[in-house]
Amino acid sequence: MPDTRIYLVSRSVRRRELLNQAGIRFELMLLRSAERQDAEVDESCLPGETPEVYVQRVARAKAIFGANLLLQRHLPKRLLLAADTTLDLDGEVIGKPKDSADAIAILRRLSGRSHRVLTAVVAAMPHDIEPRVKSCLSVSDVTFRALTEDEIQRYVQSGESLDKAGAYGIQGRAATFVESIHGSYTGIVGLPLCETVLMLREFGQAV
Ligand SMILES: Cc1cn([C@H]2C[C@H](O)[C@@H](COP(=O)(O)OP(=O)(O)OP(=O)(O)O)O2)c(=O)[nH]c1=O
Repeated sequence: MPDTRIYLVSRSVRRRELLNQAGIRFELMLLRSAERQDAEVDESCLPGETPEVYVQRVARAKAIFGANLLLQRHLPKRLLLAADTTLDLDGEVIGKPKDSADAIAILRRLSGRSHRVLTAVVAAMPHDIEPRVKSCLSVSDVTFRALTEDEIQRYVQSGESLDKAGAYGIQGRAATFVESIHGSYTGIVGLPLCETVLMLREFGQAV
């Protein structure tokens, strides 16, 4: 049976779980410790960059990083996938909180109003003579009910905030904050499965 796995360039547990949920077989591109230092993609927002431009740039940078690694290591020819998720609050990029105080400040701002969650996904076939790259952008509107100061504090203390864009995880306790969503639930969690499957099929992947 041919090996039809793709490479996932990600440390996100959520993205792994979502690929598993969709039955998409993959192998993680793991970094050796020596590579970790230059492995980090610069995730700071450039002056004047809109959330749309930002999230697509970072997802692309992750894919390029993975492609270089794949070629350097002479790994088998396979499709690779990378993604990035960010929040857009009135045009401002809201990424992962720096610390608990930052998480609290972000959640206070999200309380009682709507924001957008953007996830950019990039698929690439780096081995081709003309490397093929495809990308998609999932945009969802999320509305939070008004949160009390006490529940914001308790939520941040639970530890769920720190590794997530916008300081919350809709798949966790923060589900109780969400009044409505319009868009892609899996996109909000970190990998829009509908769009991802269609993109993989464009590469001829049997998913
Ligand atoms: C809004 C939201 C974000 N998130 C997560 C998805 C992403 O993993 C994270 C945003 O950070 P990202 O930089 O997109 O991803 P990452 O650093 O976790 O992983 P990678 O190695 O692929 O770069 O926030 C949720 O899990 N639930 C949510 O409801």
